[in-house]
Amino acid sequence: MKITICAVGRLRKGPERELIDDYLSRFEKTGRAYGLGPASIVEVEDKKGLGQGAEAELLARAIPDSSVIVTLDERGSLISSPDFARKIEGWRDGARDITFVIGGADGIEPGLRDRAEFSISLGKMVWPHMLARVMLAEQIYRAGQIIAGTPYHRA
Ligand SMILES: C[S@@+](CC[C@H](N)C(=O)[O-])C[C@H]1O[C@@H](n2cnc3c(N)ncnc32)[C@H](O)[C@@H]1O
Repeated sequence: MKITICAVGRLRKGPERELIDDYLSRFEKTGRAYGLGPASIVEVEDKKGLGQGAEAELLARAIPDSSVIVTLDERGSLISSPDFARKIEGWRDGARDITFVIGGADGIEPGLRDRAEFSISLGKMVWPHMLARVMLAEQIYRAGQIIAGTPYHRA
């Protein structure tokens, strides 16, 4: 079951990228035996600075066909890590790939938001999109650990 994070903006080498790469590669290692992964990031860049609509077109093109679209949005659902793990398990059991979408400075265009099957909030505060990527990568890793039954997640 493929997991893709489609995100606006290029993340240069640095601590955020290292964390994301580390969480996603650890997720793939644990997840393989449970039908989870591979996990990758697709970055899109609105080079002409045309804004939310142009970003939405680039994101829509990068979203793999027939995958479940899950937006990251401060207005989304607040769910616990175990519930997030159960959702991932459910999509895996339904043979669905998952695409997480992270917007740019102006957020995700409403038309693309409407296409999402689910939307996750990382809290009511707004985070920089680079940090939202790190937090999502950690939660994907944590979900893998919960599904594998390791002691990483402690409620
Ligand atoms: C700087 S934020 C954009 C905020 C924008 N004002 C909006 O209306 O969405 C960039 C991206 O980071 C992600 N993000 C930031 N804070 C978030 C939160 N609390 N929950 C979920 N995603 C968040 C979202 O994908 C958002 O599109």
